[in-house]
Amino acid sequence: MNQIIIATKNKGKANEFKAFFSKYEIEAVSLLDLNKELPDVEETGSTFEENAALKAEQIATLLNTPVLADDSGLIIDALHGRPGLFSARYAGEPKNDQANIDKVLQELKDIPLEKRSARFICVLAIAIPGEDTVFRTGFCEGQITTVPKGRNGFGYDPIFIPENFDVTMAELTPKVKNEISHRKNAISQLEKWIHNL
Ligand SMILES: O=c1nc[nH]c2c1ncn2[C@H]1C[C@H](O)[C@@H](COP(=O)(O)OP(=O)(O)OP(=O)(O)O)O1
Ligand SMILES: [Mg+2]
Repeated sequence: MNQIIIATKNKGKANEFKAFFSKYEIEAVSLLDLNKELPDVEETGSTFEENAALKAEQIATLLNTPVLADDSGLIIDALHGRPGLFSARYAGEPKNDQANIDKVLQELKDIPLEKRSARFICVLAIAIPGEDTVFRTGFCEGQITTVPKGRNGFGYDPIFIPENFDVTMAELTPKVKNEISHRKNAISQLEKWIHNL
């Protein structure tokens, strides 16, 4: 079976990539699966593209093989786009999903439901040694709830209601999330590239 390395240490993301790529009979191998000590890539970029490229290119160089990376986040209109690029560590170090959710809900406490519009963004970077890095972007529109609900998914899923649904992303099955998510919308643009793997 063909393989693709995914430069992530996030288990939730890794599982979603495994599901997407299994449809193409490709095994998505995350950094959590490799029995290799790899350095943590510092996400020092000022855009999602820069951070996705840092992750993909550094790991591709170290392993000398094609690598896909995902830099993603939650953009909330009432917070002028925050947490945005800083989604993973919004409530500080070490990164903690529950603390991030609590901080967002606290900041939105006086904002009515109709003004809680938000979107997830996913920027994928594919680094192939000796070639230019390729980028694809996907979005998922929605709204931030007042009370966290659901146990599926990861990150901000318990407080994000996707457009055209009345439950949170964490209440959806992984199958349904993977049909509508920002990550799916980015990956769908890569089909041609995936077929050449
Ligand atoms: O589908 C999602 N459902 C809920 N939350 C999500 C999602 N997608 C991104 N997010 C949020 C949470 C994560 O903390 C941050 C990404 O930060 P980001 O640096 O790209 O990922 P990360 O540090 O968790 O793993 P890694 O860099 O090893 O891939 O945005
Ligand atoms: Mg990260």
